[in-house]
Amino acid sequence: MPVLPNIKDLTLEELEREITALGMPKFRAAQVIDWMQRKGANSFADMTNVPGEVRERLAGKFSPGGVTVLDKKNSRKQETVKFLLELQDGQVVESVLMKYHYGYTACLSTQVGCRMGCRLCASGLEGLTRNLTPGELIDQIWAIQKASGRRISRIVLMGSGEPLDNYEATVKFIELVTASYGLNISQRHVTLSTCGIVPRIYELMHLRLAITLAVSLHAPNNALRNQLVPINKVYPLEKLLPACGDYAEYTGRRVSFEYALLGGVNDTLTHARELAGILRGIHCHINLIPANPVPERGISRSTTGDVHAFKAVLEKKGYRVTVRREMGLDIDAACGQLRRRFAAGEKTVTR
Ligand SMILES: C[S@@+](CC[C@H](N)C(=O)[O-])C[C@H]1O[C@@H](n2cnc3c(N)ncnc32)[C@H](O)[C@@H]1O
Ligand code: SF4
Repeated sequence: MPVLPNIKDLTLEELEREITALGMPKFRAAQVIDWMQRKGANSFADMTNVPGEVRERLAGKFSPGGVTVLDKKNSRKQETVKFLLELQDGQVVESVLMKYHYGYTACLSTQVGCRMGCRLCASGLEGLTRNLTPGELIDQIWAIQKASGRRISRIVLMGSGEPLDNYEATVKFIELVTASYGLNISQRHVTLSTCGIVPRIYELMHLRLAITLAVSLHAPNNALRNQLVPINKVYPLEKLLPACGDYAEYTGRRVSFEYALLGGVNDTLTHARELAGILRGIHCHINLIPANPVPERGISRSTTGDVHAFKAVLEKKGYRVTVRREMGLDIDAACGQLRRRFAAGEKTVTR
């Protein structure tokens, strides 16, 4: 049976239109959205202050949404929990809960799979299955909050999928998650990570959102980036970097460059100097990520010494650099790995 549209996909305005079209008073929309977005209800029956007739009519047209936690893996190292979530049509995605000193962050998936085929990433190994809807991103947050008892205050779109390849849903999700009638998360607490789809970066720029744009660079020249991030053949560095500079200038928001350090591939001092050269003049921050090994991709991580030497070169050139904390190698931390093991029928252990 086809799944009805998720009611959590709708903004307040859209829900008001739906509700009046069904012949019901407009004010019911605010009540319904409060249950769905702010309280995370996954059943119309939960809406106790909404008349039965309204609930029945909505149930005929919409699904209340919701995802099922299939598995949950706690990292032994820090408070990082990886969730394997089943969507209403049976597709499976991963989301991660991370604890930082400033609160809890959820790392969400924007697509089932990905069609970008980056060499370091397990998400794209089988290509794209489908886009997620805005409501399915909201559902991921609620599943994590309910399963962990933690309140999420920051969002990073760094799970499986390329957010700018699912542009409309991603932008609508940002509208919903930051809405005062919803989870009311500040735009400043949302980070969108992209492999670099240049026309979409410009489209996003014109929305002038206060979110952080993170760009997955991973290489300081086209020859290497073509191998690691194939979209570079379409939008090479001479297009991508000016777009990042324009984005930072237009929005007044510093761009964050993600650079995964892959042992023996992109982590020499020469690479670091080259990187410092190409980013000159861009208002940015550099985030170094010790790569999570993906055996299927032949990816291994740089040594701690190489990571620190790389960082030191960039800092000496005046860049602000952080090394992203390791996400728990014991929980198949690289994006898409837990899902792949699940799909392959490997037994996962809930700790
Ligand atoms: C999975 S992607 C999702 C967001 C978006 N598609 C992108 O590429 O930025 C999030 C980040 O994880 C990085 N990543 C993927 N596989 C990795 C690995 N094995 N080790 C470290 N980082 C990895 C990506 O390159 C990207 O910077
Ligand atoms: S790194 Fe991002 S864009 Fe590349 S395959 Fe993975 S999810 Fe897709």
